[in-house]
Amino acid sequence: MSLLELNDATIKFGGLTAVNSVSFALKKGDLFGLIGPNGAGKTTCFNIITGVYKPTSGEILFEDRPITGTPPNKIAKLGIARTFQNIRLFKSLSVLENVVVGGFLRHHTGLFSALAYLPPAIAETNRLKEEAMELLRVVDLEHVANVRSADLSYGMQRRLEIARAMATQPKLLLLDEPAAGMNPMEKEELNRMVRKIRDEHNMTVLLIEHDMRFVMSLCERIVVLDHGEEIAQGPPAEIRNDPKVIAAYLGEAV
Ligand SMILES: Nc1ncnc2c1ncn2[C@@H]1O[C@H](COP(=O)(O)OP(=O)(O)OP(=O)(O)O)[C@@H](O)[C@H]1O
Repeated sequence: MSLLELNDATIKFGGLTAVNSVSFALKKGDLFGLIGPNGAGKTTCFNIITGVYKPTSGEILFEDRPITGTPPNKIAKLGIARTFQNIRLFKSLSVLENVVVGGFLRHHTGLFSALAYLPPAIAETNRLKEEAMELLRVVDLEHVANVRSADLSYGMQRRLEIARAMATQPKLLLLDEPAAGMNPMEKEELNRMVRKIRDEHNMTVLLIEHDMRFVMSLCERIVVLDHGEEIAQGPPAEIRNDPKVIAAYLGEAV
């Protein structure tokens, strides 16, 4: 059984076909990469999967059920969470609060009653805070839990976005360029974190990334897009030697 399946997913914006008949499938526990040059259609695929855009044609299945055209909030509840290419944190909230807000998405208590400290919300808020601290440990940010998120380094903000997405307890985590702006040491650390998220938190990961060393060392399968078309799919060893991929994207074998 596939966790996620795209079958001939296509989306057109006016005259531009941003994603053209793309098909791939993730099994539970996969670490799956989506790569390709700028404008290849990678983020648009994320937007189709998460319900931001409805594909012009084709089908998206999650746990074998069609989710094509389902609104983003419902898709989040089904168990798909994402981070964004441009970091979207609540800048004036603390690191811990950012993750707690993520947790509220899957709880009954309204965010308003929680922020207003209404009695039924207090117990739940405390529980969410504990869970959030656990997640901050996973991304190595527990020591800055009370710092304003805007004051974190870029690499730390990226890791915080991952923790916030994890707070919804998704089955599938979509990471849009998680290593962007990180130095080599931070990237190595991120590599270990993503593996841990898969191995210890049982999440399946689909990520977009331009850093080929990072993708090739982390992902077990990779799909390559170019101008909205899928040009290759396979394990890293095959992808890095695929002549079509080298011509379109890599320039030379990596
Ligand atoms: N809402 C939209 N309206 C019109 N065109 C769009 C829209 N969203 C994306 N596109 C176009 O679709 C194409 C694919 O864009 P997309 O952002 O998916 O590429 P990408 O592979 O993620 O690129 P990058 O690596 O630069 O982030 C681009 O030509 C882009 O301009």
